[in-house]
Order: sequence, then structure tokens, then C-alpha cells
Amino acid sequence: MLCVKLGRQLSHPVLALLQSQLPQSVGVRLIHLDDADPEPQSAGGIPPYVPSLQPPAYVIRKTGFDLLKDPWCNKGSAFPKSERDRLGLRGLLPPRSLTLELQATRFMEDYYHPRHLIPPEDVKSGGVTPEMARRWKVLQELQDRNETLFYRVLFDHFTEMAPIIYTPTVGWVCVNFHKLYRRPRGMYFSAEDRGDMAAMMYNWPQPDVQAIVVTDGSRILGLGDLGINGLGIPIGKLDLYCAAAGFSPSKVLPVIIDVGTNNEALRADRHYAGLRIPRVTGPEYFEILDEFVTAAMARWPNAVLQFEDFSIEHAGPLLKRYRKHHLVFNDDIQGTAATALAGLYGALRVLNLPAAALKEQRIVCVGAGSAGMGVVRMIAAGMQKQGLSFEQAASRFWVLDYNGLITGGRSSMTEYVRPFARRDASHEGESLLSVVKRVKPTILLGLAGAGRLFTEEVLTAMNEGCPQQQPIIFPMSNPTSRMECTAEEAMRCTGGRAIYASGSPQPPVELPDGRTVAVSQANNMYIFPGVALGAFLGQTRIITDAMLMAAAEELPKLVPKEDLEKGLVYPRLGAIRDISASIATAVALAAGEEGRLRGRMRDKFAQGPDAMRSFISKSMFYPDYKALVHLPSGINE
Ligand SMILES: NC(=O)c1ccc[n+]([C@@H]2O[C@H](COP(=O)([O-])OP(=O)(O)OC[C@H]3O[C@@H](n4cnc5c(N)ncnc54)[C@H](O)[C@@H]3O)[C@@H](O)[C@H]2O)c1
Ligand SMILES: O=C(O)C[C@H](O)C(=O)O
Ligand SMILES: [Mg+2]
Repeated sequence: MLCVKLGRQLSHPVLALLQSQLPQSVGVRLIHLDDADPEPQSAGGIPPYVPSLQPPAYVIRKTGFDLLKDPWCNKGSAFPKSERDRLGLRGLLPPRSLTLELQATRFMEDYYHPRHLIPPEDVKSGGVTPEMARRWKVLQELQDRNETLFYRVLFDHFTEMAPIIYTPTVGWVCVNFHKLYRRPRGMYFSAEDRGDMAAMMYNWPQPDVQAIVVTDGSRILGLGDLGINGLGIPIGKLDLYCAAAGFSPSKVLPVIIDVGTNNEALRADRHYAGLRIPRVTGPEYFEILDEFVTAAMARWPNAVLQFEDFSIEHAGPLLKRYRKHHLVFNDDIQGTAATALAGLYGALRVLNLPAAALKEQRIVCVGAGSAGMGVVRMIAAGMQKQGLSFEQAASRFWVLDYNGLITGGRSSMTEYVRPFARRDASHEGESLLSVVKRVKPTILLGLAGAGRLFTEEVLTAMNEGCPQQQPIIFPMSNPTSRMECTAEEAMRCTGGRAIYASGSPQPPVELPDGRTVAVSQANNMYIFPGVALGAFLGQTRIITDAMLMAAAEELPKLVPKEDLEKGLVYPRLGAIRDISASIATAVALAAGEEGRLRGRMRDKFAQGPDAMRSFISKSMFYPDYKALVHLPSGINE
């Protein structure tokens, strides 16, 4: 007779197994554990003490980022608030603490339905294919395990990889950020961190930060409010800082400010790890931003701070608030403006016209937001440099927003828009098609983020209204799904005459006569890395309009003659490092003329532009393996 002690749950399968394996002569008797060792009874309603064989806590030696990188003790977004405080994790994780159960369901969803399988309807409208999403994942994994190798491949294949790490794939990444989240990258500051931000800033492991890109996620590309998922944008922008302008990857910091989100679907999503509250607004919003800016500038006073993808009610006011005090700029307002003006100068070069011809153009701009009005104001400044008064320059523009043509007949409009409102109120709210037919613009700009507003009728009218000069058409909205028209549509409707550049990349177009037209990308990535580099190396303290104008004027000079002949208005992206070095030099030269340079750049300024350019190029990071030296704790560098 064999006696077996088992818990009730195991008894049936184990009994069956034993009986099948043992000779029939051997009897098996089962004693249930629960019968043999009955549970101690509770006395007087107090539950009995059951000694645990599992340790209630683990002792660890790591804190902060080191802890997050250790798979054995990492809990990722499930670290509870108390541990985040104890272990130096505040700011390194999404604000809301999730649970192991939620992490497990998120994993299982991905296990069954990998996120790089994008629904066909998204592929069609978004310009992001499953293959692009897969490549983003492959690059992301590489970046997480070896940054030197990541940047080396990005350097060597920039033109091919820019659409994967940046627009348009980054738009898809942001929409799905809460599902794609794997490794911490960048910092999170939330409305619940008030009073602690200066201390939290020291949880960032790198002592020297040279560039910070911050968003509050309120207007991500043309995709709207994506809450903390918007962190994908600062990450992508800073990838470009490193690849295009040679900032060291260890010295850049992506930041998201979490003041809640008005995206109700996201708030309701159980995997969303940001604050599930409507956006904080009014004075409290500015107090939160002030605290962040003060804390960041206190730890890294020389860093460039780029504001990115803030919604219209905050983008302008924040720029105005900080630009006289710190090395800050708003990429959507100022970077985009310099990009658009540069593209128009490039287009004039394509047309064999001098820069002075800018003042003769008739410009329709669809979209009167941060980007649209920044662009309009900068082009007007360019026209003023060509001899027009501000009023004369303003009269060359027709600006439309969601409600159609903007005229003085509007009951309310912002101070930025008012100077560009058309005098004749009888055209208030006129449609784009009607404006194009009536005004016969030479330039059509799209910065509305509302999709295909440049319809066949609009493009055809644009072409017919421009018999003397090829029409200049820049649908600048991002990502591809929000662009005003494709390159193919523009070429088809203008018989291949359009001088075209779009915010997101577009393939070349084959014309019916067999010619292939290359198209340019009118994206602020041509400007922001170089502006930041010039301002940082020049330690210019602030970034002025003259520095941005210098960037806009430099860029078109970099388009080679043979590319102008092909209709390209921007230089090719393969040369992005040289482009950024040239932009940085132009920016630093302008700063020098204003007496703003400090440090070594001031000496180089005295030696001339070549010395400045050489200093800038040599300061740029190149991804290569360096010897590593271990410094025992207690020994200073
Ligand atoms: N190519 C680039 O480098 C670049 C840079 C910055 C912004 N952008 C793109 O520009 C777009 C707008 O950005 P923003 O910061 O100005 O946004 P915003 O929200 O500040 O402004 C959007 C503007 O478009 C108008 N608009 C919306 N729907 C419209 C419609 N159906 N018809 C006419 N006007 C309409 C709104 O009234 C508003 O004036 C986004 O798609 C963004 O990705 C591109
Ligand atoms: O991010 C981009 O691709 C350009 C721009 O900053 C935008 O907001 O669309
Ligand atoms: Mg932007």
C-alpha cells in the first residue's frame, strides 16, 4: 500500500498518473493534505497568523535609471508612488502607477495582435505602412540596447530612416504610445508634481544636458490632443538633434508636461498612464510651466529649450513669456516660419527670380494657428527686407482658418492674426476655392492640419490663375493623413507645373510624358537642429528674430544648381549634417553681429566665418566607440 499526501486540487490528476504507472498489485491510498493538516481556526474573529515562506520585500542596491534597466527588479510603469519617491524614480516614469495585472493584459494584447499590424484603413490614410511600423520597432530596440550603433546606422541611412523615427511614423507612434511603451526615455512632470520639480530634475542621470525638447501633448502634429503619448515627438526631435546636428545622445532630454488631457478616449483607456483629468488651464497652467522651466534652467542653465506641439492658446504666450530670459524657441512657430521662408526663396531660385521677387507674390495661407501665423509673419518680415512696409507686406496675404477667409469683419481674433485680416469685410468667411479663383495667388500654403483641403478644384484653379509663373504649392501639415494634398494630386492638377513641397515625405511623381518629378519636404527639421546648435555653441542666452532670419536665408543657398533645375526647393536630406552646420554658422554669425556670442565662439567670430564653421563641425558628435574607463566611487573625474 502506498500512502500519498496531496492538496485537493492536485489529487485527481496525480492519483490517475500513479495508478497508470504502478503495477496493479500496489494499492494507492490518498490522504488529502487539508484533511491531514486542517487550517487553524480563527479565534474570536481574529484571523490566524500564517507564517509566510516568501520574503515581503527584496533588498536592492540600485536606484533611479539603473533600477529601471535591471530586468530583475524593474516594475516599469507599475512602480507605486511611495517607491518612486524612495528610489529616485520621480519623473522617470509615466505619472499614473499601473498594476502588474494591467501590464499583463497590455502584454497579452500585443502578444495576440502585434502593434505593428496597422489596420488597412489607417495605412491608406496615414501614410504609415505596417512595414514602417515594424522598422520603427526594430530601430527602437536598437536604440535601447546600443545608442552608438543606432546613431551610426541613422547617420549612414538618414534619408531612408528619417520617415521612420520622425514624421510620419512618429505620428502613429504617439497615437499608440501607451501600447508601445517599453523602456523609459525622457522625463515626465505632472500637475501633481508641483513643488517637487526642482528636486525631481536631479533624478535625471546625466549631469550635462545641452538640449531639452518639451511638449504638453496638446497639439501633436495635426493629430490633436494626445496627452502624455505626445512624448514621442520630443524623442523624435532629439533623435534629429543628435543625427542632424551632432548633439551627443547622452546630453539631450525629451520632456512631457502632463496637465491632463481633453482626449476622452485616451482618458478612458485603462492602459493610458497619464493623469486622467481634463487639462489644467488658466493661471495654474502657467504656474506649472514656470516651475518646470525654472527647475530645468536651474540645473542646466546653458541648455537650449525647444517648445514643441503646444496648442495655440499656450504656444505663443509661452514663447513670449520665456524668450527674453532663456535660450528658448518654439519650433512650430519659429522653426516652421524659417523653413517656409527658406522654401519660398528656394522656389524663387527654381524660377530664376531674385529674392526681391518675394514682395510681388500673392500668398494664400490656409491655417491661422501657431504655425500658419508664424509663417505668414516671417514671410512678411522677408518682404520688408525687400523694401515693403509692414502694411504693404500684409496686403500680399489672404489667410483662412476653419471659418474661411479672415477679414476685419470678424468679431474677435488674436493679436497675431489681426494685422493680416483682409480689409474688405464683404469677403468674410469666403471659401478657399472662391478665394483662389478671385485672388489668383502665386503661392498656396497649407498649415491647417485638417487633411485634403487642396482639392482637385482648388489645385486646378491655382494652376489656371498662374499662367506666367509656375504655381508654388506647399501643403505643410503633418502627418501624411493631415497633409492638404499629395504630390501626385498637385502634379496631376497642374500638368506637372507645380513647385511642390510637403511637410511629410512624398514619393517622386511620374508625369504622363514619362518625366519623373522629385519633390521636396518642407519640414522644420531643416532648421531646428542647426538653430539649436548655433545658439548652444555660441551661448547666445536668447534666440532672436535676426538669428532665425539668418537660418531662413542660409538654407536656400545650400540647394545645388542641378537640384534647382529639377525643381527642388530644399537641399537633399542626405547632406543634413552639413546643412545643420551651415545653419548653425549662419545663426552664430547673426548672433555675433548682435554682440551675443560668448565663450570660444566669440573668439572664432573674430577670426571669421570659416573659423566658426570649422569649430562647429568639429564640435559635432560622431557615433564611434570610445575607450571606456571605470571610475570607482569616491574618485572625482
Ligand atoms: N511642415 C512643418 O514643418 C510643420 C511645422 C509645424 C506645424 N506643421 C503642421 O501644421 C498644422 C497646424 O499646426 P498649428 O500648430 O498651426 O495648429 P493650430 O491648431 O494652432 O492651428 C490650426 C489652424 O488651422 C485652421 N483650420 C482647421 N481646420 C480647418 C479647415 N477645415 N479649413 C481651414 N482652416 C482650418 C484652424 O482654424 C487654425 O487656424 C499641423 O498639421 C502641423 O503638423 C507643420
Ligand atoms: O514634427 C514635424 O514633423 C513638423 C512639425 O513640428 C509639426 O508639428 O508638424
Ligand atoms: Mg511640431
